[in-house]
Amino acid sequence: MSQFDNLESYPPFFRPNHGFDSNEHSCKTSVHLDSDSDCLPVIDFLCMNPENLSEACRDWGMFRLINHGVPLNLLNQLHDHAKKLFSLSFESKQDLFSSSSPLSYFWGTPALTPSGDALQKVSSTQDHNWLEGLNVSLTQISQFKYEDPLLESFRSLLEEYGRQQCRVATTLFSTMAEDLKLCSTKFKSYLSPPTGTLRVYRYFRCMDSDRRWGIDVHTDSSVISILHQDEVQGLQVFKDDQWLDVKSIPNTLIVNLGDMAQAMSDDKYLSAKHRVKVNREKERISIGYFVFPVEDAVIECSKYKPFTYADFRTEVQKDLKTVGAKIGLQKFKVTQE
Ligand SMILES: O=C(O)CCC(=O)C(=O)O
Ligand SMILES: [Fe+2]
Repeated sequence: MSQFDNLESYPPFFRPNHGFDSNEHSCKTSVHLDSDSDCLPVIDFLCMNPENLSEACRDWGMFRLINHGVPLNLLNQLHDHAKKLFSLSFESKQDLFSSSSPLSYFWGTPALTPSGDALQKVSSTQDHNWLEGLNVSLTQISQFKYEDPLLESFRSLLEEYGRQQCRVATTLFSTMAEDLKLCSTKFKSYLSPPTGTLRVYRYFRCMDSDRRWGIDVHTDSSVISILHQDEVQGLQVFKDDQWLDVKSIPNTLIVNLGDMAQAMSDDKYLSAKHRVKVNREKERISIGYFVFPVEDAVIECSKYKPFTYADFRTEVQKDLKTVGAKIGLQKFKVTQE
């Protein structure tokens, strides 16, 4: 077990001798995996072609962004800091990132309450996702200072990264809004920069890669999510009845549209179904940025009953607690009673 040299940094549940790392394999439901090609559409942020962007949003709901202007140095530093912080002992992470701090620590599920605590107190091992993470409210971290130098430099890197991602998301959304012919009131309320949130994830190594997920299949609730992944591959997108690996290509970002974008486009755009595989040998770090509509802005379109993002979030949280899964947009369709 020499490859597990940092075991004390794992929550006890994920340590190999816990009993859930068996090498027995059970077959996952049949999946067609195309592992060496990545035909994700590529959008050049510097010379954006609105038709290409529109097509990517309609056909995929996910694309790769190049020439995004986020400094490479910032990305590298963020990943280095994240690695250092995640390698602290599990107990220190719990102490350092309490739910009263603007960086809150969670593990085992990416589903959180609005205040950043893990939502499901999952009892079955089947439900655990093989990850831990830090949830970052960008408005809160900009009003905070840490005394610890490592934490303070991480905080200021996150703040800068949040600014960069806000720039990228706002520019992309203005091109999308033109494509969708959204009026200026809708444009302003449908994407709200102060709702911007970051998630820094570490996916654990897992010997039982046939049965466990980094994050199991889902769509994001956001308008736009922007992801930066390290060199370890794991993300997959569902397209034309197939799961496709999303390649790790240095200095590119992965943009995916969430449920709010699908609703405000009246189903013209797709909220991409995606998931994250676990890796047997390597840990994986990714950083996601998520931006939402103004909480109480009414989203109006022909395919869904008028609803606000706050209504949507309440339903999602309720379903996760009661049914154990997100039902999402389906609940707001006009055809449903
Ligand atoms: O880490 C990743 O690659 C994806 C994360 C994700 O899908 C999410 O946070 O919703
Ligand atoms: Fe996601």
